[in-house]
Amino acid sequence: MYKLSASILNANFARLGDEIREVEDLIDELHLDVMDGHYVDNISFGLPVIGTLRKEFSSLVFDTHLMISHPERYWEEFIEAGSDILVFHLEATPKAFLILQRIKEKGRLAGISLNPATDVRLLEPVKDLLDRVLIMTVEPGFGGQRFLTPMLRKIEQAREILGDRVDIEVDGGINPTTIVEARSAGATTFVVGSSIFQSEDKRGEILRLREALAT
Ligand SMILES: O=C(CO)[C@@H](O)[C@H](O)COP(=O)(O)O
Ligand SMILES: [Fe+2]
Repeated sequence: MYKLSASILNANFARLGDEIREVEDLIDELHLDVMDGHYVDNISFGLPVIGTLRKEFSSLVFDTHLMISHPERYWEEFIEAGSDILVFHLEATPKAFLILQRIKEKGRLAGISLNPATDVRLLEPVKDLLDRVLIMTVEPGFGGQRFLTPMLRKIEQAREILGDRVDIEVDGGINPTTIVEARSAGATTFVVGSSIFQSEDKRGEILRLREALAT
């Protein structure tokens, strides 16, 4: 029932395929952080990288996290590149309702992400269209930041508003300690970046995360 979504943002891009292959059988999803240098102060990677990875890893679930302005212009290309789940930021568009509808018409899972300062009650009007909500537990833009503990209350509020149907994903600063806190607050999908890809023992770290979830 709990899912681990491994973020490649802090992986070694010079050997990205090998890094993913090393953990492929132990993860539930691959988390792809797309940053445009406008919505967030960082530029990561985009369509060609996701399209190329899709050809190489045909059976992995691709969880694409769009940290870009104007997701209403680009969402379809990210579906065509191979995203199974497409999450965009509510703060980045006035057309969230429409984008969610369109993603779902394409038969993919749709989600909205919220920055730490964004009120979770803003989800109310679109809640019936949501498969997933991504609660940022750091400011979006960079991997390797510390988990913001006040977000635990926000996860609880999201669960109160959304009920049990919607998957609540947490993203930022997740490690074997914070994963337990986020789970207790109601999260069901856990993005883990540096804790896995900066580790000397990636597979061991995933097992530690799973053990923590089982406690
Ligand atoms: O979306 C983001 C950052 O904006 C994340 O997906 C991070 O890449 C997660 O990395 P760690 O905090 O686990 O290092
Ligand atoms: Fe992310």
